[in-house]
Amino acid sequence: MSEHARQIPAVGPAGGRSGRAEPRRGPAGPAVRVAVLGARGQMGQEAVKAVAAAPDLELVASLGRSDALETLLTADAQIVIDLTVPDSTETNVRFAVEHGIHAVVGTTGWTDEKLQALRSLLAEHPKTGVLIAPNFAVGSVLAGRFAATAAKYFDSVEIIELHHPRKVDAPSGTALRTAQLIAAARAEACMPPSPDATETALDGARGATVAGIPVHSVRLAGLTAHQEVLLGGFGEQLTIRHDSFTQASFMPGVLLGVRTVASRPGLTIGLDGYLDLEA
Ligand SMILES: NC(=O)C1=CN([C@@H]2O[C@H](COP(=O)(O)OP(=O)(O)OC[C@H]3O[C@@H](n4cnc5c(N)ncnc54)[C@H](OP(=O)(O)O)[C@@H]3O)[C@@H](O)[C@H]2O)C=CC1
Ligand SMILES: O=C(O)C1=N[C@H](C(=O)O)C[C@H](O)C1
Repeated sequence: MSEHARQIPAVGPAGGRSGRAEPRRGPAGPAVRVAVLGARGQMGQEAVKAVAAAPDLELVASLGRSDALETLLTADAQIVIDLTVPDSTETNVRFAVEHGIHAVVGTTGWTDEKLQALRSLLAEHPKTGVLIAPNFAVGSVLAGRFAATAAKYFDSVEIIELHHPRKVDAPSGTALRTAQLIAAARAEACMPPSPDATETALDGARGATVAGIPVHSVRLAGLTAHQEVLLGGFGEQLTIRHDSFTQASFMPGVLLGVRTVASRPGLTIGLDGYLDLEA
């Protein structure tokens, strides 16, 4: 299966490798066979529900930390949704690509080096698609776009991301992506990073610097996933804020990813690439 991506909507012989007698049928043909990795996590549980409720999709496997990736093969999965942890996502996605399984990835932790290695692997599997989406919420994707558009009109830009205290990484993947988009927009406009004359007496007092943009991470009980981009200019401030109040807010984006990834071979970063957005 290495050089052939799993064809969609065809599902192979009846029952596939899973031994099912009757493959589920969606409104427009056989349902697409989807597996969820990290299925018992906050996001994974929502994804399991969303896939199970979608008439055109069939949930064929729900894997946790101790389950073998080979289960994806016995379940004959065509698409895997990875919602695990930064330490495991690269291994999971590489396994999927090597077996022609398309991947929709929400997990954070994809460094430039890991992305480059994945691009090289995908070059050997040219029919397989991978979406890595730092944030599946449509409002968050739009907020990132708006921030990048606004960035060149203001002297100062800082990002505050606020999350639930169980989050294992900082800064958030969304904040990293937003900072990169803002920095690229400012570089294109030949603008310097935010001006700052402050000398800090304590490390971290000004947050972390990502592509020249200060990023501050808050972890607070009661929160879900939130971000503010503060843009400061002469006598004015623009604040672009997005709030996800529940993990369910990410599911329309996850399903869009699942329904689109097979038609987009190679690596796509950001759900923006799948949305019909004005330039
Ligand atoms: N792109 C987006 O829109 C969003 C992305 N995220 C990201 O998604 C990831 C998951 O978030 P969240 O659900 O909140 O985290 P959780 O900690 O709730 O869930 C992570 C799950 O991954 C499981 N896991 C760990 N290692 C493996 C492995 N090797 N194989 C399979 N499963 C594994 C864990 O199992 P166990 O319970 O046994 O430890 C756990 O159930 C994070 O990186 C987060 O930042 C979150 C929200 C939105
Ligand atoms: O861990 C989370 O909760 C989230 N993780 C993603 C990130 O790091 O940006 C997306 C969203 O912010 C929720």
